[in-house]
Order: sequence, then C-alpha cells, then structure tokens
Amino acid sequence: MRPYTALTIAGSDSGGGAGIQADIKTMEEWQVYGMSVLTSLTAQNTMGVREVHHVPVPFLTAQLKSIEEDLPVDAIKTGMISSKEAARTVGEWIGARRKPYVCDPVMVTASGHPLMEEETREALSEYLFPHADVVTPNIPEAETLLGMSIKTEADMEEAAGLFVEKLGSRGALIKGGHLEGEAVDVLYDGEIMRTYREARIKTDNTHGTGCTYASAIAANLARGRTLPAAVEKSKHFITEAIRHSFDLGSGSGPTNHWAGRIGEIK
Ligand SMILES: Nc1ncnc2c1ncn2[C@@H]1O[C@H](COP(=O)(O)OP(=O)(O)OP(=O)(O)O)[C@@H](O)[C@H]1O
Ligand SMILES: Cc1ncc(COP(=O)(O)O)c(N)n1
Repeated sequence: MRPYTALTIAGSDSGGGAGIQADIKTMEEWQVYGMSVLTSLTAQNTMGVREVHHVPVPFLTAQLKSIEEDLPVDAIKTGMISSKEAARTVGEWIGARRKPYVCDPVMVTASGHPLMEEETREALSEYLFPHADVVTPNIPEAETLLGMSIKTEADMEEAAGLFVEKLGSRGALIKGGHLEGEAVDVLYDGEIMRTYREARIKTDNTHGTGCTYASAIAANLARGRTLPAAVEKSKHFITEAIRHSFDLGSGSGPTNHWAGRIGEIK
C-alpha cells in the first residue's frame, strides 16, 4: 500500500520554523509523505531574514520534472514564490496536474521582510489562483490583493467572496490572526461561508503559523477529506501547535508541530 503524498513548492527557512521545513514537518505529522520543490533559500532565524537567494527558474523546472516523472502527488501546497516567472512556471505545472491545491500567498515575513517582488502580486491571480481549491491569505495579504480594508468578520466574509468572484480561486480562507479578540477564520468554498473560531492564545511564538496551517490543510486534502473538513481538522491542529509553541530563539519562536496531531489522523 502506498502512503498519501503531498508536495510543497515554497522557500526554505534555515531556522526551521516556516517555509518548506514547517510544511514537511506538518505533512509528516499527518502521516502524509512530504516532497519539496524549492523556490528560494532564506538565511533566516526567529529574529528575521538576513539574505534571500532565489532558485533560477530552469532549476525550478528541473525539480518539478523530477517529481513528475517518478512520484505520485495527492495534493499540492505553495508558499513563497518571489517572481512572476516562477509563478508562471509553477502555475502551469499545477494546472496540468488537477490535484487538490492550497495556495498560501506569502508576501512578507512576520518580521517585515518582503518575500515577493511587487509585480508578482498580479501574477498570483493570473497564474496560481485559478488552479487553487483554496487561497489562504492573512488579513494584510487579503487587504493588499483586494485593495480593501478588513476590520470585522463581515469584512472577512466579503473578502472571501471577492477572492472567488474577482481573483478566480475556487475557495478562500481569510485568516484572522492579525485581528484582535478570538482567532477567527472565514472559509468560502464557492457555495457556503463557514467560520472557524478558537480562543486567542497569548504568545509571541507564532513564527510559521501560516505555512503550518496551509500544509495541514493540504495534508488533509491529500487524505481525501473535503475542504471544510480539512480546514476544521487543521484549525484544531494549528491552535494546539500555537498553544504549545516553542520558546526557541530570541525572536518569534516556532509553533509545535507535534502538539496538534494526537488522535486526529483517522
Ligand atoms: N495568538 C493566536 N491564538 C490562536 N490562534 C491564532 C493566534 N494567532 C494566529 N492564530 C491562528 O493561526 C492561523 C494563522 O493565522 P495568521 O492570520 O496568523 O496567518 P499568517 O499571518 O499567515 O501567519 P504567520 O504568523 O505565519 O505570518 C489562523 O487560524 C489564526 O486564526
Ligand atoms: C521561506 C519562508 N516562507 C514563508 C514565511 C512566512 O512565515 P511567517 O509569516 O510565519 O514568518 C517565511 N518566514 N519564510
């Protein structure tokens, strides 16, 4: 019997808390075999990003070809995609696969370092969103991509609808981690608006929460769950990963991938 598999197409975080490191740790916690195609390398720790090195597009293509000629892919997650050309290459590859796809449109790190060139923003809706079952922006990302201000749950619902109507994805999950009060996320799957609500945990150690959450959703889709069910499982997972996050490093510490999973796989 072969295992479920998922592919992350994202950047590397040398500190291990975000990017492909967070993605693969998360996929493995869900007993999904994780594979990676690297878009960029970051010299990064809990305090911030020192340097970024982008993988040349021909090498990006070589990695995608290596996966394609040999390995089955049950679900795909994308994270850091810096350039328009990288977005086009990745989007065309994903479009030809027709597998469940979670697009996390990371733009800046929590510490404020840009991970995407400005002209790439438009390339996201041109090349990536049309293939995505769900796009998972945080509040600032959704505000930038939609050109609107998001302050309330009603605004989040409007934004989720607009991703589908105007930016062309099949679904959108607007994450409310950057608002105050409860940690509320809004999912629109093109038909029904759903809200996922958890108490806010008092901690500064939230480095990599976005990557971890999106990868948990991809892993659950790889296991055959519906999108609303995958988000429900993953919301629980990310909440426990934040609750038990690690006080590692002197900046924003990483989430605890081990904490959320117990008893949740089946
Ligand atoms: N302090 C917190 N307590 C509980 N849940 C939280 C907290 N902060 C964020 N979350 C939840 O974590 C998930 C990630 O949301 P967030 O909006 O922080 O994404 P992000 O900004 O992409 O993450 P990152 O911090 O990696 O940039 C969401 O489900 C959000 O509701
Ligand atoms: C390579 C890479 N990809 C994504 C993020 C976003 O994660 P966060 O917003 O938690 O810093 C990051 N810091 N580094």
